[in-house]
Amino acid sequence: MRVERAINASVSVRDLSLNFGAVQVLQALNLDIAEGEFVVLLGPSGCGKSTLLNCIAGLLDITDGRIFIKGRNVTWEEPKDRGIGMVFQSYALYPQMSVEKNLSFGLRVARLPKDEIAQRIARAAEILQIEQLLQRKPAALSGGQRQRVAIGRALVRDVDVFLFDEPLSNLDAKLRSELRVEIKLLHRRLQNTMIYVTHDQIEAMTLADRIAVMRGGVIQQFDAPQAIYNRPVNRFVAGFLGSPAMNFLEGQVEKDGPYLRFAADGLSVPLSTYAFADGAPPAPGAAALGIRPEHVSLNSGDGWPFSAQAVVEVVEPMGSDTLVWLKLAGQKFSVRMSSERAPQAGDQVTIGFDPMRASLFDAAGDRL
Ligand SMILES: Nc1ncnc2c1ncn2[C@@H]1O[C@H](COP(=O)(O)OP(=O)(O)OP(=O)(O)O)[C@@H](O)[C@H]1O
Repeated sequence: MRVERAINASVSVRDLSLNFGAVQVLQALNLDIAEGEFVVLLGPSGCGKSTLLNCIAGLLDITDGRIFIKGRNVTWEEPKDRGIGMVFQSYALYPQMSVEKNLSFGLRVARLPKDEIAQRIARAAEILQIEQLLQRKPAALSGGQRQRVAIGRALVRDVDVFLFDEPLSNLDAKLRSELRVEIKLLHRRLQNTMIYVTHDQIEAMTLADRIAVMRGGVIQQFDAPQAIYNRPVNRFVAGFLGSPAMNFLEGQVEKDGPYLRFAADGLSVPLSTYAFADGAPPAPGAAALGIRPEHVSLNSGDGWPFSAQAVVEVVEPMGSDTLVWLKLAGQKFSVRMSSERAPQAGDQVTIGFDPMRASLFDAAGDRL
């Protein structure tokens, strides 16, 4: 028998397609995840993230393609034989069993020796700080504690790869941020490969070594959080990451002698040709200039490669920061700034930004 191996990857997905009847949910998808990497699958509801995770877990029969875990073709293997542990949003604990029994259930089924089971439970309980809860039933636990037990159940199985499907989305905001930090610490301690599904961009940015941004069953960009934030490949990715969302000014790229500029209704932004060093400068035509609200300065003096006058329409205090809304070239535009220096509605202000920090997208929405 020929053994197919994917090189140097902990999890490899090759040309994966999955249809539900006539609906194509995943289309010839490829993904290579390195050993020990924390990868987040991020995207809007219905984009296929959970479906992809379930395919890797073996919970769905795929339509086409192959899946490798630790170099082994597991495409047609049972979930239990794949070396994965899965944590769901809904905890999926046995309500009639104590925490200890919940943790040991799979190990008892697999007929592991008693002392080995006890050791593994003790270690997981210590890591997750649930030692005092081992004799309780799930009904007597808080949501956060239940999710710890659910993570513990994956932990005791000593798996190669952890799969998380929106594990924190049933918890309140405070608990969510606490457990987020704990999952990060858990990854640092265990150094296992982890694949984590969420639609929460903060979770994605804070947890991931790399984020795969998905839309309509297709991975749009797979890169480090900062790279996705700074150099989004298209308008969808640019708009999905960052809060508040990136500003998009509709206009066109024009020639200005030997230079290029972005023009929109009385506005002219010089475009440095350095920015296009990795490709040819764009041809003149319809385009959108994307600039993040936090990369715009307000009333902070001269010296900006681009500056313009505007009148403040709405001011939204957000605590330490304030969001200022105004119109630029007749289009909605937001600036995020320190609350101490925030203007008031009706004030005339000067905004400035460095076009090198902006992103330029063509009419199809792709990055130029
Ligand atoms: N059993 C099924 N039969 C038919 N269509 C399905 C089935 N399961 C999922 N789908 C469809 O597949 C698409 C992807 O679903 P999936 O659950 O993977 O999305 P998701 O990105 O995880 O979204 P969410 O964040 O809402 O869970 C959706 O359009 C969904 O309606």
